[in-house]
Amino acid sequence: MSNSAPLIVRLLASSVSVANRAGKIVRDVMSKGELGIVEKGKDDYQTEADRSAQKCIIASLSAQYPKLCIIGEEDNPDNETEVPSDWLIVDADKEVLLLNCPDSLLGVKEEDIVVWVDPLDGTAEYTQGALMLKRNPWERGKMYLMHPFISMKWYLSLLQSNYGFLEHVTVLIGIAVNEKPVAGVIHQPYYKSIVDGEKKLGRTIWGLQEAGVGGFSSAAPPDSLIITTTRSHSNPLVEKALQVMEASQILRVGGAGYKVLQLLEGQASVYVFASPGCKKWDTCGPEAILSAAGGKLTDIVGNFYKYGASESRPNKMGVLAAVNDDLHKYAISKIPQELKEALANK
Ligand SMILES: Nc1ncnc2c1ncn2[C@@H]1O[C@H](COP(=O)(O)O)[C@@H](OP(=O)(O)O)[C@H]1O
Ligand SMILES: [Mg+2]
Repeated sequence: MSNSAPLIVRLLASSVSVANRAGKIVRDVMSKGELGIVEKGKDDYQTEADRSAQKCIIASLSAQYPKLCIIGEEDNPDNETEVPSDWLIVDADKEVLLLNCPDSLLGVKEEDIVVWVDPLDGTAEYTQGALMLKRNPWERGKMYLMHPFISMKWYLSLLQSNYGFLEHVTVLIGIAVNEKPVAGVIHQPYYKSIVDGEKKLGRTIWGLQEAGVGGFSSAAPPDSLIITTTRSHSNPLVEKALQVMEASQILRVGGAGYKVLQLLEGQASVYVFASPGCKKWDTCGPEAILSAAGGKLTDIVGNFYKYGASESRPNKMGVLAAVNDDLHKYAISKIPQELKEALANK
């Protein structure tokens, strides 16, 4: 790796390579078919893929940058067993290494950085996607009966989609300096494309403040207001916030990373989630990329979240993100006072 690049640029380039490897782990666990689902709390699950991908990311980054503070979603990803050597990634993305580091980040030291890791964003969609990969209807039925949290309504909607919701799954790495997200990675393990005539699975999107974004084709926002929101964690507050936006369309998809991707690619213009379930690892990486692309991510009142190591993990006041300042202002202006108070009192 080029050691001459500034620390933030090197760390982002390493994060891109590590996220690619973590994405392969996520696919491999799915192919083996043993997801090892553990219930962490209400509507909150963890799989073998979450645990292994986090081990790969933390072990790889901390081996190269030992003074970093790295905070991952999974508290206890089994520190007893050794990390397989092919999970220890030392490569760095060559295109990212060439980025111009903004002056304000040139002097940053490892001790100044907090890295927030969500090894598998969209766990609900991942576990439901597993059902769809079972081609044999008998196997699929058996898996449905054994699944801990899938309702008949969801199962039927899954049968109607041809690939489940695996495209919603992402690996997220966010890099914060002075409590602010400055760089990030969203890796999408199940994104399908054709490269040089060959089918390719997976892509990695990145962004660095004042330097740029890459890994996707950006597109202008839709002409009418299209909102993206949760498909698996809705509640009356979330629905109230959606109702007041007067949107032409509401997309219900999984994962904070995927929703921000929809903003970046012009499929939606605003992401609204008026509920406390999202955490700092869900938003740090996506926020960094979105703001590097000219967008904005805050709570539903319009305040930025802080990403220092001692900050509480939950994004208590929800998430409101938009592709530009005007749409962000519009969405904030629509949130009624009672809703803000209801969330503050939760
Ligand atoms: N009520 C809730 N309980 C637990 N996690 C929640 C939640 N609401 C949102 N989240 C988390 O926020 C992320 C985005 O949620 P959603 O897909 O509903 O928009 C998901 O991350 P994970 O999939 O990494 O756990 C999800 O678990
Ligand atoms: Mg998440």
